[in-house]
Amino acid sequence: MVLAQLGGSISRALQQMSNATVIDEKVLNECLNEISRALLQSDVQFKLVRDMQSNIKKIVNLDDLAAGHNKRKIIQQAIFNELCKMLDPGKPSFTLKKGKPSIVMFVGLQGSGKTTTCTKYAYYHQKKGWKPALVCADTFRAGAFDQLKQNATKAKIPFYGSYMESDPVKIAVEGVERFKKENCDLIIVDTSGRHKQEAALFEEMRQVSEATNPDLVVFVMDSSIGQAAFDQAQAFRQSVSVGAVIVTKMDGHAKGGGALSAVAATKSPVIFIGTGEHMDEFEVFDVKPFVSRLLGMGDWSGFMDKIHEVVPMDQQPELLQKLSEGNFTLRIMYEQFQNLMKMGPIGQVFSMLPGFSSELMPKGREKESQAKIKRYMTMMDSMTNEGKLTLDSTNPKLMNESRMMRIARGSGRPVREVMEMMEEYKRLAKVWSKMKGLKIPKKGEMSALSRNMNAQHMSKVLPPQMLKQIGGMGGLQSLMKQMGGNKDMMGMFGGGGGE
Ligand SMILES: Nc1nc2c(ncn2[C@@H]2O[C@H](COP(=O)(O)OP(=O)(O)OP(=O)(O)O)[C@@H](O)[C@H]2O)c(=O)[nH]1
Repeated sequence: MVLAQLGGSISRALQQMSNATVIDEKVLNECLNEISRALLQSDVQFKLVRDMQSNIKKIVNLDDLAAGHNKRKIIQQAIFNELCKMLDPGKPSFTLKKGKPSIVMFVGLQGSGKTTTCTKYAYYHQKKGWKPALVCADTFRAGAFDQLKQNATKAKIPFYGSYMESDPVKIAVEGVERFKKENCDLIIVDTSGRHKQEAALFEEMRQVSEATNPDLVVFVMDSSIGQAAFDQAQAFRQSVSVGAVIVTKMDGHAKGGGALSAVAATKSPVIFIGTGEHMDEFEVFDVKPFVSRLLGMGDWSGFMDKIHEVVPMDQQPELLQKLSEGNFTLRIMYEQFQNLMKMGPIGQVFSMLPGFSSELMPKGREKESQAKIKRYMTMMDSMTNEGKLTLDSTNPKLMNESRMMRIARGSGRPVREVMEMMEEYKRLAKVWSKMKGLKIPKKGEMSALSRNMNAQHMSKVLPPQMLKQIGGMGGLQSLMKQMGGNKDMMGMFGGGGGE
């Protein structure tokens, strides 16, 4: 997905800015222009980009910043906040309640992935203990009912539809009534899509909505919609009261920035993203970790949770221990590659690791990245002949030219690739060095910790030098307040940007 490239461009702009010895108006403007260009190229609406740029300029008044303030941090924080603001309409979507029937209606253009998304949404909730049901009120596309029926059967979800009836309103009402009687607590109504926005589609949608009185209307949007997203989303919102957005095909090569615009147009939050054709390729969308990952800052709390899934139980304490000692060796990199390769689709986990995000594993290019990692591992395999020292050292200088040539020969890869791998290692080691001093939460405490994070908790796990950097407990408290004081904060400390 190209949003990952957007993340890469933004991270690079921030990095270039932090490389400047003095951050003045010119440097800030260059950085903001670079970021704006990247956003526009990703199809974010022009007005939104312009507003964001002027907002940042208003917040970051360089003249007012007292000497000694970390300007780069302030600018990075402002960009983070603005991107979050763009994606956060400021109100949560309707919350479903288990045991109480909720009706959720799905709308969107034809081919946006509406029908697939209805099933994914039902399946997601079914796994969480809901009793969902699907109603096919799409009488426009021949085959729509068959598709829904097939998906629903696969996921063992009850469904309702008709081959004969041509009135979508009638089907929707009958389906909703039936499933209410059957005590389903999540009744999902799939509506017709059309090739383009047209009056008949909106009228039909309005009628289905009026007749079923949904608790939530979800607008499904294909991430490749581009600059048209804003107008399209707005048109839907003017006909029915859209309360949430789901962006599909985020795994493809679409630019994805249109999604950011759609949020602004509907003033509704993105609640999930579709990341593939399969039922479980569906992720809950959280603004702060998403932006954090986009900016290459990592999603530390998500990572802590993921460590449980990715790293075998018996290796977890050892890994955290090593990281807390600041020993990021080639062997650790190798072992983590090994663990991640076992996972199957690994891009998701990668993007949570601070520093790993867009550069090593761009989304949508997982296959290539996976091949690259395999090559790195082959090269590291041939290092065993170099003695334990090389793999377990934290000193990259040990890897001199003749060693690199031997490794290249031994693994049958060009020297250029060995050098590339060492660069990757150095980059990661730099990012991970910030974990030095990390206090390791006791077994079982980790998830609870990342869920109930407050300044007290966080000060306990943060490495002391990191805590010092943000101004001790006082600084941490005010930063958390500013950020809404939740777990997503941890993403901010993943680093990536360099100091
Ligand atoms: N790669 C990828 N494909 C998806 C995703 N979501 C849906 N699709 C595919 O997109 C195509 C269209 O999806 P549908 O669910 O049929 O689209 P629809 O919007 O219901 O279409 P209508 O019923 O005609 O309105 C199908 O081939 C889906 O498998 C996704 O997140 N990623």
